Amino acid sequence: MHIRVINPNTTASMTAAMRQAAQQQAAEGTTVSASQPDAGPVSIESHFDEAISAVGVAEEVLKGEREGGIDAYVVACFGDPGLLAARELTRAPVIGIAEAAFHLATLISTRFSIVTSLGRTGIIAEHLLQQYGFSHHCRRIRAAEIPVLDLEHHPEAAFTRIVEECCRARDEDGIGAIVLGCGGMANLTQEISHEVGLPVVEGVSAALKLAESLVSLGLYTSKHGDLAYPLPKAFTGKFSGLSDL
Ligand SMILES: NC(=O)NC1=NC(=O)NC1=O
Repeated sequence: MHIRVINPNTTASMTAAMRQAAQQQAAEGTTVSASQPDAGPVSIESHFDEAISAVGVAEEVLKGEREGGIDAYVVACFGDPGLLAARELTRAPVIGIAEAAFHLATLISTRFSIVTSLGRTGIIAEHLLQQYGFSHHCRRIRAAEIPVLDLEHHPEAAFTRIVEECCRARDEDGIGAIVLGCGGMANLTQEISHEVGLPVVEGVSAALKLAESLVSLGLYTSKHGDLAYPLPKAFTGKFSGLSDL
């Protein structure tokens, strides 16, 4: 099967790291490809960044559908930007990394904490916990207080900050597992879990395995109801190419 990982930010090196992390977890016979929007934020750290990146996610799914042969998509940003819009555009399963991580964390612990990048993105995770029904499972949303691109530009310092915050969560929050709250942390999972001594759930890998499971079960995004294909209509201006999809 073929799974496309979409990095909603436009940092190609982060996309490559996500693809590598996902391919390492993929089952034999699963090909993982990755893409990012041509236009949008280089990192997603605010509501505004999320809003802009959601358009890019939709465009990447449309590209994938035109390309053909993609069995599932992963939206690899912890805010799950544009997830429902993306699901309208395809019958293929579309899995957000936050939603995937929350599901898996509740299967291995009764309580988990999230360690994300910047504290100001915490409300985005909080809204997703409410939306997906996991609020009572999550003890606390913590932040390493690192800009997302520091994961690329200052990886050692970022790793240290993330491990320190994970250790505080382990010692203070009464949890059994930790969810890493950034797609840019995809290649750090094993090291962090080893340092912290708790199971660490990382969203890109979680979403990849859930996507494989859905495809293997023959499950697809329902086209009955609100996730049916969008109604054909005219789009104007720079979105005119989306008219009558
Ligand atoms: N909370 C986050 O760090 N979200 C993210 N921003 C990105 O650019 N990728 C993420 O996963």
